[in-house]
Amino acid sequence: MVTALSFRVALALSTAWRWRTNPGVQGKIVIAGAGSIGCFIGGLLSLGGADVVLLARPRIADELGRHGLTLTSLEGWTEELAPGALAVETDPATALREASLVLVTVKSGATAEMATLIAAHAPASAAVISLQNGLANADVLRAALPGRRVHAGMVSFNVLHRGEGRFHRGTSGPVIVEAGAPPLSAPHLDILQHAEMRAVLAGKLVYNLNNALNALSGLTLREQLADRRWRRILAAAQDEALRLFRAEGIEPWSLGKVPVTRFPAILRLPDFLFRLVSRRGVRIDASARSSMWEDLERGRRTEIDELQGAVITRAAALDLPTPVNRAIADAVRAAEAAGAGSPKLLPGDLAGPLS
Ligand SMILES: NC(=O)C1=CN([C@@H]2O[C@H](COP(=O)(O)OP(=O)(O)OC[C@H]3O[C@@H](n4cnc5c(N)ncnc54)[C@H](OP(=O)(O)O)[C@@H]3O)[C@@H](O)[C@H]2O)C=CC1
Ligand SMILES: CC(C)(CO)C(=O)C(=O)O
Repeated sequence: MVTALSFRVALALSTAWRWRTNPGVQGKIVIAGAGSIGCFIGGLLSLGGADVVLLARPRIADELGRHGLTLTSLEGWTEELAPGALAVETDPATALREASLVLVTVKSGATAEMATLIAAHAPASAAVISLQNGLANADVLRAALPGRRVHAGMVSFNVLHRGEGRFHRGTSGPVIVEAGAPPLSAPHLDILQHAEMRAVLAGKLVYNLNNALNALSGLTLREQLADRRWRRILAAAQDEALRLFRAEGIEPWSLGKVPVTRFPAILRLPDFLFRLVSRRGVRIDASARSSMWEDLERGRRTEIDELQGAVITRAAALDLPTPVNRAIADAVRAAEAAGAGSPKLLPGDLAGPLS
C-alpha cells in the first residue's frame, strides 16, 4: 500500500518535473477553432505553462466565460481552469496576432477558411500544425500558406463536449505530430513525433471509418463495437480502405500493438474472442462516441467527405470498387439532410451491399 502510494507520488512528481522543465514552444500558441479537441488540448497546454489563446465562436467563448473549463478523462483525473484563467478570443485578428504556433482544430470543412484567416492575421514566422482527422488537411493549409512551416498532426483519442465548459476524453492514445514541428508538452498528454505522417494519417483513417457507423447507430462506441453485425460492416469498409492504401503504396501506421491490416479479421471474430483480443488495443470508456455522432446530434456538417469520401474518390481514381463505404456515406448524407440527429439505424438498415 505504502509502496503503491510512493510510486504514485514519484510518478506525479516526475510528470510535473517533465513539463515544468520542458516548456515546449516559447511564445503564444493559438488554438484555431476551439471545440472538443481545441479546448481539451489548449486547456492542458495552458496548465503545462504555455501561453495559450483559444480562437472560438461566440457561443463557446460565452460558455467558457460562464463556466471556465473542466477537463476529465477515462483515467479518472479532473483539471479545472476558472473562468478567465484561459484567454479566449472571438476576433481572429486579435487572437492570431503575434502567434508563435497555430494549432488548427476546426473540422475539415472549415480548414480552407481558417487558412485564409491565418494568412491574413498570423505572423509569417508562426508554425502551423493541423490536429485534424482526414488525409488532406495539412496539404490544404500548405497550399494556402506558401512559404510557411506547416506540419501534419493527429489526435488519436476521443473528446466529448458535455456542455457547461466540460470536455471528457473517453479513449486512450497519444497525439502525434510531424517530426521537425515545434516541441509541445502538456500534463496528461503523450505528444510524440513521427517522420511519416502520411502513414499515420492513413492508419487513423482506418479507425475513423467507424465514425460514421457509430454516428448512424446512435450507440456508444463500446455498445456498437460489442455488436458483431456492426463490426462486420466496419471490417468490410476497412478492407476497401486497406486495398486502396496497398495500391497507393502506403503502409498505414498502427496505433497499438496490433497492425491495422489485421483489424478486419479481428473485427469479424465472434464476440468472446473479439473481447479477448481487443483488450490489447485502445481503451474506451462507457461514454465515448465518435465526433461524427456529435456533429449529427448538433446539426453540424460532418466530415463524411474527408473520411469515407476520401476512400471513395481515391479508390475511384484507381478503378477500385468501394460499395460499402459508398452505402455508409449515403446514409450519413441522408441523416445530415434530415437534421434530426442520429437516425439510430440497425446494422440491417444499411441498404445494398451491407445487408
Ligand atoms: N472530437 C474528437 O473526439 C476528435 C476529433 N478529431 C478531429 O479534430 C478536428 C476537430 O474536431 P472537434 O474538436 O471534434 O470539432 P468541433 O466542431 O468540436 O470544434 C471545432 C470548433 O471550431 C469552430 N470554428 C470553425 N471555424 C472557426 C472560425 N473561423 N473561428 C473560430 N472558431 C471556428 C467551430 O465552430 P462552428 O461549429 O460554429 O463552425 C467549432 O466550435 C476534426 O478534424 C476531428 O475529426 C480527432 C480526434 C478525436
Ligand atoms: C478517436 C476517434 C477515433 C473516436 O471515434 C475519433 O477520431 C473521432 O471521434 O473523431
